[in-house]
Amino acid sequence: MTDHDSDSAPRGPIEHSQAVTRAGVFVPVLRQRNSAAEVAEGVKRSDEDRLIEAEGLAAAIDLDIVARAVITVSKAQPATLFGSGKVEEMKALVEEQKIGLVIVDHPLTPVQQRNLEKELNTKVLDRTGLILEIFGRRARTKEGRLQVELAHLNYQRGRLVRSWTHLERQRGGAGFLGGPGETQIESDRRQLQDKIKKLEKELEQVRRTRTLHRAKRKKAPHPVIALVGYTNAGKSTLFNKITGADVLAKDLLFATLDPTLRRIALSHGTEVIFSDTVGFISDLPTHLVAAFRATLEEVMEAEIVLHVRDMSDPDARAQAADVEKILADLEIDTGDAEHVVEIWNKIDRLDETGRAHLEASAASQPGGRTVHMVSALTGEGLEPLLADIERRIAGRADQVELDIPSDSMQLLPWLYENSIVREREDLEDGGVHLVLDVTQQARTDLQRMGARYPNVRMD
Ligand SMILES: Nc1nc2c(ncn2[C@@H]2O[C@H](COP(=O)(O)OP(=O)(O)OP(=O)(O)O)[C@@H](O)[C@H]2O)c(=O)[nH]1
Repeated sequence: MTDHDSDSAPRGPIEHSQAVTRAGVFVPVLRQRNSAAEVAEGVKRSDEDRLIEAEGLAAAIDLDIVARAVITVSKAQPATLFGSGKVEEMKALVEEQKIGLVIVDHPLTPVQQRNLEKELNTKVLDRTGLILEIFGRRARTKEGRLQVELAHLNYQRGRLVRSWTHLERQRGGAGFLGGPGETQIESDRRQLQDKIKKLEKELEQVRRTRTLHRAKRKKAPHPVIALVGYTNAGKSTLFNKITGADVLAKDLLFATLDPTLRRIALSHGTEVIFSDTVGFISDLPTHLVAAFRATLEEVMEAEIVLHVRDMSDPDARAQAADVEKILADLEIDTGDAEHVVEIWNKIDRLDETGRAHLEASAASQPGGRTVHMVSALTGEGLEPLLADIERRIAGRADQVELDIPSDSMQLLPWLYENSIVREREDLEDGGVHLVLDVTQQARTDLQRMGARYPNVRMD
């Protein structure tokens, strides 16, 4: 499948033409939001970091960025966000550079967006609009596409309701579609509403199927290891390296939108399922988080969560804070050192001083948090990581020993399906001796089945 699945992608605010759009990226800085102290502590991004990230986002949909600027906003204007002087400057730049799309890395109200479009005489997208646009191009599975389309419609609905009220008044409330007295906006809103309902139904169906698959998988004893992290942290690269899969790993933001699952056997035979998920990003609009909640269920139910971080990014700390916030929304306790493991990735990019610095801080993590320093690219550090995962999982399973006489061999397929067979000894009398790792559930099931297999002995 190609990366640009524009036929099936939901229709976004930008026309999907072959020509690359010339774009300007503007980062408004509302002075009261970013105190110098917060930036210095690495909790808030610096203005330049925000600009670099916004450009990265814009590049994710192949825009040709011909202008970039951080714009100080001392007082947010309800009509245009920026003050009139700034808007004039932007307008000059748009004309001079023949800019076809202006990206404002900040939420814009529908009114602000429309006014800016009028003043600048070009298309304007805010951060949410841009992220939706990227998501629309990246979603590959049916569920992913439906989720994005739904988020898009909800976004449009918000704009429609508020921004069209004045049009409604201009038209004197006369309706040309629908029943008597119905206004254009009501009919548009209703159409959107119908579409949303239809999509929700479709999505529900797709999810039911997936839940069934998951329920089936849950019966199997394979624990799920979920990779999470800020967009571009290297999750897919790590996933590919570990599982030998060929998931799209590119310097593209949100290259992975749909969860990808793959089963592998660790070195002592423990089978686990690795799950690669959508990358997180700061200021992810809430309805997008909600849209992806179902996808993130894999993460919520995972045995171990690997938080992958790009430690070569100067913004690594603020990114980690963003990811932890989203994990907290998903009710994942990042303070639980047994459950969440930090993967400090891209160490191949660091010089000796950088590495030494990281090693020191890895050793002094609060709450006994485990850190693995790795390079998903070169494979460095992966062996200890996998050994750690295996140790954690083995530590959680119960081990049982079974003596199965030859008259009870019908039990064997069930055991292979529902437990991890650690050792098997074929006995001379035709029976077998097994050492198994079982989950609590499998142990209970086994005890219940005991009546049918009275000759099986369990220790
Ligand atoms: N030098 C170096 N580059 C890496 C490493 N891991 C990943 N990369 C690069 O970082 C970029 C992003 O990697 P991905 O694996 O696509 O990142 P991701 O976290 O899956 O990204 P999203 O899909 O946006 O969430 C790619 O260009 C990778 O080649 C690493 O250990 N070292």
